[in-house]
Amino acid sequence: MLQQKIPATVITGFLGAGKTTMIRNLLQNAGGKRIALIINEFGDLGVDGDVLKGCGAEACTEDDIIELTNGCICCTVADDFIPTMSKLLERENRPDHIVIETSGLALPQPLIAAFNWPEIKTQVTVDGVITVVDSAAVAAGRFADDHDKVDALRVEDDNLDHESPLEELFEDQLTAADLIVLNKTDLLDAAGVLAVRDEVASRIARKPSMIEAKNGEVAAAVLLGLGVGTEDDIANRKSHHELEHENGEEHDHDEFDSFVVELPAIAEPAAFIERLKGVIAEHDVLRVKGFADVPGKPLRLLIQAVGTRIDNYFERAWAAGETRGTRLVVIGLHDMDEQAVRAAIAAAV
Ligand SMILES: Nc1nc2c(ncn2[C@@H]2O[C@H](COP(=O)(O)OP(=O)(O)OP(=O)(O)O)[C@@H](O)[C@H]2O)c(=O)[nH]1
Repeated sequence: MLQQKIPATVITGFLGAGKTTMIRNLLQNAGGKRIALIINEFGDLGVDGDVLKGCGAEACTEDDIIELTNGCICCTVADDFIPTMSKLLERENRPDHIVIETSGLALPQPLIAAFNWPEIKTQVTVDGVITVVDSAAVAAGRFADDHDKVDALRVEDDNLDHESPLEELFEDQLTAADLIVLNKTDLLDAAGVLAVRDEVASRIARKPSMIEAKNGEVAAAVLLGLGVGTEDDIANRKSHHELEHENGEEHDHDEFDSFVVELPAIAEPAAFIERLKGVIAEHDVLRVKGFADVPGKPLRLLIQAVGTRIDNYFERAWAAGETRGTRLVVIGLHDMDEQAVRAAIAAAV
């Protein structure tokens, strides 16, 4: 019997844009669809997986959530993604839809190209690529702020053929999009949102639709069912890297670095968060996420920093057999001084 191809939606966007938040909302409003979720995270604490498993949505049970943790999905397509998809497709109870969350540092292009591999192409099609944008970060010039610095470096170093790594990745993720979600509009006024729209549009030659959102609240019917078949159009969405290295050099993530900090219990979370903000600003840390043990509290404290904007809330009870502890993933550019950041965060406790 000829089976219909399963649609797969790829959700991408820079670190902290709101991908996990949007997917959580989607799972809770999936309208009876059974969704399998593949999550890829940079940094090895599995925070996104935890957040999504904890959402208890019927559309996607814990068994339907698969975490790919061996690095960014764009670099582990053959070793990780293809075998995972093959296994998923062999299941008796196949999902109605597959949702893939890339890491915030992943290039979507190699992942989408993988849908043209014979063993995948016959069974799955890319319903659409959705790129989530942190509108507040764009408005703050996060992806455009160091032209001068990069130009100066380029003069010094002939081998430097990149724009700023943030800017390049931001544009590559936009270039891959069938739909762009301008998220975090709650942090801007109407004129600010319009300016972000213009800025985003100016970064890409293609003109995918753009919608605005707060807390990733977008109807499932808008996100799922785009019906594009993006794998057939991937040649028109080349990344900077592909354009520069048509001879097929490997892409890597040398420009970014991540490490995990283990800390003692945090007795005064508010003061810790305030001091953490200072550390992030001083060392230009891009993203911090993880959880903290607050003495006397039955729940663990989730900490989410995107630049110096830090959210924290008591998320869930420590599970039976789980050791209480404080662990944070820190992500920054590769020239971030790891030892200094570790010391400063430890001193902030
Ligand atoms: N103010 C505001 N905060 C948001 C919005 N959407 C998400 N956030 C917060 O932004 C932080 C990052 O959100 P995530 O959904 O984890 O972002 P992500 O894109 O999955 O992050 P990575 O997986 O690290 O790339 C969290 O603290 C969210 O609560 C929004 O629309 N407005």
